Amino acid sequence: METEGEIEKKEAAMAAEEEEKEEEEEAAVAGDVSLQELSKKLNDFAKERDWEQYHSPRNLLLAMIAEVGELSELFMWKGEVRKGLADWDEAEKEHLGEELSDVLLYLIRLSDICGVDLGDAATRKIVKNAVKYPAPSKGGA
Ligand SMILES: Nc1ccn([C@H]2C[C@H](O)[C@@H](COP(=O)(O)OP(=O)(O)OP(=O)(O)O)O2)c(=O)n1
Repeated sequence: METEGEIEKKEAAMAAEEEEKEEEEEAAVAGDVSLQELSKKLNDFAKERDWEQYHSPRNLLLAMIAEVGELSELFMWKGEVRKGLADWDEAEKEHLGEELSDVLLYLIRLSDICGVDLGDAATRKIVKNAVKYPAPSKGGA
């Protein structure tokens, strides 16, 4: 017969397994997640760990630059890399996805902490770019 402690342990393990499964399912359908959703997840992540104290604009900027360095390492000394990364193995591609994500996540967090709505700012910037560089079909060079 199981003791109360053993039952509690089993229940905790089952709950952790369930939570992990939910997270995996969430990740599987998260391909078109919004910047705002990611921003909220990052906020929750920092709050749960009491890391908000470290997430100052300067720290986040430096962390993002460090991740850009890690991203650059993947391309370093490789010569030209072909579009679609046909020569890379799956592990390298997965690593690339992780480093790109780290850069994106710190960028989103930095924007949030600075009070910038990144989705809105980026959309406006695309419009501004189009005015500055009109397409030939629209009278540009
Ligand atoms: N103070 C911190 C530390 C980490 N992260 C989050 C954001 C990044 O997505 C990721 C970065 O984690 P690491 O610093 O462990 O960096 P890597 O995942 O790149 O690990 P490593 O540098 O060992 O390759 O974790 C965060 O939000 N705030």
